[in-house]
Amino acid sequence: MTTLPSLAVLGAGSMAGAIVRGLIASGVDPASVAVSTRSTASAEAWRAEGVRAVALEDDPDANAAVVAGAGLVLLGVKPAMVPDTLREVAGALAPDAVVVSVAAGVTTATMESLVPNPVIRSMPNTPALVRRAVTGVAAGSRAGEAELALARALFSAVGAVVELPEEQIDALSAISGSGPATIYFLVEKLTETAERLGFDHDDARLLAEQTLIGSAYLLESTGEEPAELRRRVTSPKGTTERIIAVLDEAQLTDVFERAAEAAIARARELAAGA
Ligand SMILES: NC(=O)C1=CN([C@@H]2O[C@H](COP(=O)(O)OP(=O)(O)OC[C@H]3O[C@@H](n4cnc5c(N)ncnc54)[C@H](OP(=O)(O)O)[C@@H]3O)[C@@H](O)[C@H]2O)C=CC1
Ligand SMILES: O=C(O)[C@@H]1CCC=N1
Repeated sequence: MTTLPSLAVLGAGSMAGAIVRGLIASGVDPASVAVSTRSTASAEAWRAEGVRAVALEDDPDANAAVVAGAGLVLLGVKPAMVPDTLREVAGALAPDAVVVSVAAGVTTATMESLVPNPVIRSMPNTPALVRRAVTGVAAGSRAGEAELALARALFSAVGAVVELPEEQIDALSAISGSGPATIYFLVEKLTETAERLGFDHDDARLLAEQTLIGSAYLLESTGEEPAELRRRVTSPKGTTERIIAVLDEAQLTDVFERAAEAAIARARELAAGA
């Protein structure tokens, strides 16, 4: 397995923070990671976990300070902040440091126009926190097999990795980057349904959440197709058959496709700096 070089993380919130915590859970030494944050409070929280952290509130050069000496730089700021953040660090990056962005929309071409380094665009998801992410990885024009291997090593420490051409990364983002939100939304809706059927909130949550978790474990542990596991629940002339018939009328694939197209359109807006 490729050993990770020293890691700098520019912006460590929900997404990059989940990756850092997942890496630490995988055995990475927190002291080998340096993060920058906007606020002092966030930097203090990281320091309490043993991570080196500098806040822009305390040091306006925090981003340049944390990339000094790093071999791998994870860019975890919001898409609109990527250009300014790269400009801030361009002069401080080691020439062979690999820059890996998690930002939605922002292209490798944009990043390559701002720093001379090899860049890789990725789209992870928040289950990285518990090392169960799935991450899409696309190489920029300066990134070769060695740089891709580094990105694979980074993300495979926190879950599964899919390599893909950059043209597909917005679509992957619509399915798996945003996917946890889709799944939690379904759990919320199933919980609300249970409440309408007379359960109090706690029981409604328990029914919805444990059904999701148990079903996910079953899917993983049996390796069966979801359609087969569904068939095993759906007794001929039984009750589930009626549920599936109603859900089928809702044309959920069309609904999910429309939702994904909306996300892809937004990614294109973000790419254009909107
Ligand atoms: N959330 C998700 O599920 C996913 C997000 N992404 C991508 O991850 C990126 C970050 O999103 P998310 O984690 O949700 O956002 P958050 O707001 O949770 O995190 C942003 C982080 O950036 C820090 N920050 C803000 N300004 C600066 C700056 N100028 N320099 C350095 N750090 C800064 C913030 O500091 P402070 O903590 O002090 O506020 C915070 O730690 C986005 O580009 C998004 O597209 C990709 C996949 C999934
Ligand atoms: O909502 C967003 O823009 C980011 C990218 C994928 C998940 N969260």
